[in-house]
Amino acid sequence: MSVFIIAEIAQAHNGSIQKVYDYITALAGTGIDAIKFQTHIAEAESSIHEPFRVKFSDQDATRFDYWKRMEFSKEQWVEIKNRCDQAGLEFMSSPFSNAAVDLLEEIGIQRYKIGSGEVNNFLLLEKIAATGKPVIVSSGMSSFQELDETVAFLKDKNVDFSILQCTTSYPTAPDQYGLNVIQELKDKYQVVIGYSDHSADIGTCIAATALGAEILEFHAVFNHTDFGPDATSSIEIKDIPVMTKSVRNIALSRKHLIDKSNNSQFAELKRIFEKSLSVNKTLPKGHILTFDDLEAKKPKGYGIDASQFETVIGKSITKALQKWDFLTESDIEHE
Ligand SMILES: C=C(OP(=O)(O)O)C(=O)O
Repeated sequence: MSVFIIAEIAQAHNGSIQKVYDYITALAGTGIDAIKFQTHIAEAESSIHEPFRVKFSDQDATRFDYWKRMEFSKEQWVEIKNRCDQAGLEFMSSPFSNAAVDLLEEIGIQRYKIGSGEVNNFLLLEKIAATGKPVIVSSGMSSFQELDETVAFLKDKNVDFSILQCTTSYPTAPDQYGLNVIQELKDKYQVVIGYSDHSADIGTCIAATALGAEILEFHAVFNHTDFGPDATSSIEIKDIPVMTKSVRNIALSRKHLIDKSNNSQFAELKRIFEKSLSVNKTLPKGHILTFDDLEAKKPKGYGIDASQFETVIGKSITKALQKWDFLTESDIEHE
């Protein structure tokens, strides 16, 4: 099992193209596979009636104004993608309109991410399906019933898709992570399942990997105090290398399953780590052994196995023993 790791920038750039470039530079070499953006085209996806999710600044009178400020031109998107390519990271972006799909097609996107809010936007799904590219669908506000419909739609269009367990809550509290859903989604849909994180805790993605997630997406930010709606739900860039290293190790460990039903595999180690019975005091010939006379010493094989201590209790010894002598079968009187 390998894990595809996506760092989500979303709106952490706050509309600054220079900030986007800074993020790409900072994320190169952190162990991730892809940088994800969101492609917003205010007129195509929103209206002045859209409510704010969080009104985090007075800079924008409406959420529409905010989306407008988050837009980049086609030339800027081309440059963003070029810089991702140069950094060795896949450029990804979630479209929030069919117009955004057209834009992303023009700049040569490899695959699509469907944000949780677009799961039942079949107009968008139809548009993306027509590109023939793979799709990652998030499920932050979808019940199984809703996902069933999306899955049926994508299957019908022969789309190569995977699903991310996600909770649309910023930041997500531990009792809402829904890590249990990873296996439930695997069992139900039999496709690649991942985890889209808003917990601001590197442990969550590591745990998701241990539970079988094969795609991870988390929000990346320079600092939790940075501007933006997702800053407090994000992972700080300085912490990402530790997380990606753990994720890779856990993913590797999942490929190499240990078979506890095979006992012989431990024989060599047991020779080193296990113990033989000895006596903990000098004892005269004929002494009747009690529990308090016994000790277990390394290595195994020099006396009666320590695991067999009960067989010698109540038995007399055939010769005098010195303190810390191993206790062997010939030292025990057998009637
Ligand atoms: C909102 C998005 O994703 P998620 O629902 O996984 O947070 C996104 O990809 O833009």
